[in-house]
Amino acid sequence: MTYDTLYAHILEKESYLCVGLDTDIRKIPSHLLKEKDPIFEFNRQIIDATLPYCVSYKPNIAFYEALGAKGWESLQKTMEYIPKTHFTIADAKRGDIGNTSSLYARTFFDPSASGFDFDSVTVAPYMGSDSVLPFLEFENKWVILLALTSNQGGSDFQRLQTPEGPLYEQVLRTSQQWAGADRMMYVVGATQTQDLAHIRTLVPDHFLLVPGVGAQGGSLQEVSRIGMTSRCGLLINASRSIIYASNGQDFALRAGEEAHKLQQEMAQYLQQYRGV
Ligand SMILES: O=C(O)c1cc(=O)[nH]c(=O)n1[C@@H]1O[C@H](COP(=O)(O)O)[C@@H](O)[C@H]1O
Repeated sequence: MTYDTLYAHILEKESYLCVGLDTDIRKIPSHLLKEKDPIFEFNRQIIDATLPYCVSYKPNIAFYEALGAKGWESLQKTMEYIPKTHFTIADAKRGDIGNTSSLYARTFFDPSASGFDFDSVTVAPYMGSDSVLPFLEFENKWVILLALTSNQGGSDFQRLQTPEGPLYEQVLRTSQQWAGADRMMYVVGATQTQDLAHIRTLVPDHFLLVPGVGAQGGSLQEVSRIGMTSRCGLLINASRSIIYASNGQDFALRAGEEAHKLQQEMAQYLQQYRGV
């Protein structure tokens, strides 16, 4: 999916919501456990309920890998179920020597090899250019590079001072030599709003994937006020606060309601902050 298409979907839906499919077999409603594929059944109903309110889905690969071959199968079926109108993110946080990264890239981007055809994958920048470039060899596919993550431990390395500023700033500067705003996004946690204005000066046009709203306590309004560009430039992820809004028979209905609430707020912020 191109930048323009993603932006068009954001305007059409009045939403920049990404629903995180962090589907944990230990947390889904017990009545689903009798299904042949409980994980897929859960995702299918969550997707049906949230589709009108979001522009993106982000399955976190850990939740599927942890179940072995069956988990990969549930992920495959989920990906086939998500309509092409929605931007898909393989949250895998990959990155290795070039030779190995090219196989990770095939895993998520080459349907003839793996069956998967994600729009993007999250990548850790730590191993540098040759660990990231193989993901960019696939046309129209995106790298979402970890910059300043939402967790406390993110400060252990990302905020370490270098002569040119904190390490995460170096990630933002150097990686712009690898790809532009049409192929690269950055992860900035919703818990990091104190640095968001500064981050915007370094990457004024890029989309930011912002997780940490909801269960981690980040503020949707603050992120939107500080981080929104004239073409939105934000994908805001919420996982647990949507998909586990209820663990009863009404789980999908409640997930839809949570997503709708966020979408309504987003519609207002798109009016209020875009182009400010
Ligand atoms: O790359 C991510 O998506 C990510 C980066 C980050 O800094 N913080 C973060 O929480 N995430 C992911 O975003 C999701 C957040 O989930 P909730 O806290 O349940 O909304 C999880 O899948 C995390 O793995």
